[in-house]
Amino acid sequence: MKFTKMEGIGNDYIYIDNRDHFFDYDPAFITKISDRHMGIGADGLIALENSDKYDFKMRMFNADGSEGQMCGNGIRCLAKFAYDNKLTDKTHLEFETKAGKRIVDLILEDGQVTGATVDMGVPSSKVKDLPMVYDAEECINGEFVVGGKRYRGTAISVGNPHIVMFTKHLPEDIETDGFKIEHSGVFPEKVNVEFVEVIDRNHLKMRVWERGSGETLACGTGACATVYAAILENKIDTTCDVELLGGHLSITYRDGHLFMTGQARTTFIGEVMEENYVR
Ligand SMILES: N[C@H](CCC[C@H](N)C(=O)O)C(=O)O
Repeated sequence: MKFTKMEGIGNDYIYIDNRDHFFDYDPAFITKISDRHMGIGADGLIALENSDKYDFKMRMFNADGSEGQMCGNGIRCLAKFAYDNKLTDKTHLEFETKAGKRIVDLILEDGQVTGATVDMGVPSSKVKDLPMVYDAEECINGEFVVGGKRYRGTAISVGNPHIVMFTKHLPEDIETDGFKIEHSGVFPEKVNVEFVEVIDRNHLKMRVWERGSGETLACGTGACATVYAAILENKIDTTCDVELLGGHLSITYRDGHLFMTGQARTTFIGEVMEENYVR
């Protein structure tokens, strides 16, 4: 199986052209090739498919083989993948995703795609959209309990579920709380967990514990959910620089939509050897 390895500010995935549906998205196989020692090593796998409604369809899978509805860093790279492989000559691309339609505008410098701006759609603060088990319609700076410990956060959906927790300073360890919250019954479809420090009204700093992948260097949907949560809590203005471990994203909230701009890069091209197909 031929693949292209790409990263968006350090959030790295295995990319394949699966328009002919040769790959069956077996979760165990995705986990195996995502392993950073026994496989290629990645935060998961992202596939390009045909769409009868838009230019292309995106399917995204976390490192544990679970399918996510949307991937912000991933869709920038997938649009670059399609353009670089001459599957399109358009720089304005519409994708079908499990979160709905997403629009990508490629950024070219000296003829090379270096990044993209994505319309990440309309965010929701309704807990039913995550889903989250909570005794009110919204959880905005709300309290919830996991494993006997009280947490305070804001639940946002950008097509996939996020719980955004603002802290005075970013914690050293996000794995303990991140893992517990991800797998708690409070979020029946699990959840992505964001730990956020407000630097000023145009600058956030954050770390992310991703559903199905653990801590990643960056999370595009997580950064977008965080910006919307910060706006709802009047912590920032409507344009913000989000600093993640792997780099920066520029996010703007306009006309009810979130727009995200960030880098996209191809690191290498390779082939998975046949003997690895053994289940
Ligand atoms: N772990 C996420 C999917 C990947 C999102 C992230 N990598 C991004 O850039 O948006 C989920 O299961 O909802």
